[in-house]
Amino acid sequence: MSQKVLITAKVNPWLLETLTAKGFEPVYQPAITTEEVMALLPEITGLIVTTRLKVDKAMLDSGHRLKWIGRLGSGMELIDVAYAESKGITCVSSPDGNCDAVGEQALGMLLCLRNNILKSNLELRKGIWEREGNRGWELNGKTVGIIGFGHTGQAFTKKLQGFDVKILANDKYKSGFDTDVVKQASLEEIYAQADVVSLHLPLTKETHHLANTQFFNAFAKPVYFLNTSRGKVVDTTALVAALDAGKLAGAGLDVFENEKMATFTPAEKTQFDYLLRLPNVVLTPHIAGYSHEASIKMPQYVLEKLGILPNSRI
Ligand SMILES: O=C(O)[C@H](O)COP(=O)(O)O
Repeated sequence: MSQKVLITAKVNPWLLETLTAKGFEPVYQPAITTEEVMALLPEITGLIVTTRLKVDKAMLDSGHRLKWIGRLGSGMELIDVAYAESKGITCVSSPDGNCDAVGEQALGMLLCLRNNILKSNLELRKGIWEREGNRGWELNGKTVGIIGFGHTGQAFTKKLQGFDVKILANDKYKSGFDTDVVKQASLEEIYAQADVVSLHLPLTKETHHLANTQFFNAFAKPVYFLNTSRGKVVDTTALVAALDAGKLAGAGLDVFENEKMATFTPAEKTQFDYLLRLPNVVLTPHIAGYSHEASIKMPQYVLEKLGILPNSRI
């Protein structure tokens, strides 16, 4: 009997074809609900997930034959990995599959902000030809602070090469990564020197609301603030206040505390509408990692880590 792999999100057809070629039976249910997953799970060997669904203890308990979970993406906050592993279920993620896309998006938002591309474009659409009010700032010679030096922090660093910036990176759990390109730094050094700060952190109890009022007040000068990691790492109320007070030069946000617009509370709607009105804020709907290339690299790396495909990187 072929082993069934339940795919719970929209994926590149490459994954379905590859699983079939490797003798698996893909069960493709991109709109599946939690209840439906739990009903199907007893006959499933492999589970492919994104942030669409929470993989908690109850779900894992229904996976009697479940051998592995493949996360198409980086963040593992919705999977109870410790419990899965205690049941002998292997969990793999694929931050290496979408980090280039995220690094490019962080750079794109930064360039967009520093040269008033969004603002001047919106003005032109209204027939306003404004040059002086849109005079930009060069990245050349500036200091970029990177908080979190995992896959996406490193990818952003790579994309910044060629801009002649000084890069300071902070990672609570890493050391010894000083190179000619990047200098390992304390948060205090970043606060004191940065012109740009970019978050590349997973969402954990420790990082929740790490960017709060104290954080925004700590910078010596108004920085451009980028977040392509997780919305809940930022206290949105503090962010809005910092923008309002001119403590930030601008913000590029791909992620938000609540990403389901239909469920916004009145306060969340007010904050979001305020951000939308600011010309020095660029917002995107959590698409930083959503490149066509990532849609193949993520499942490819997941299958490689599970030993279903040979490792293409050695
Ligand atoms: O964690 C990630 O890799 C990205 O945020 C994308 O996750 P998602 O597409 O599963 O929401």
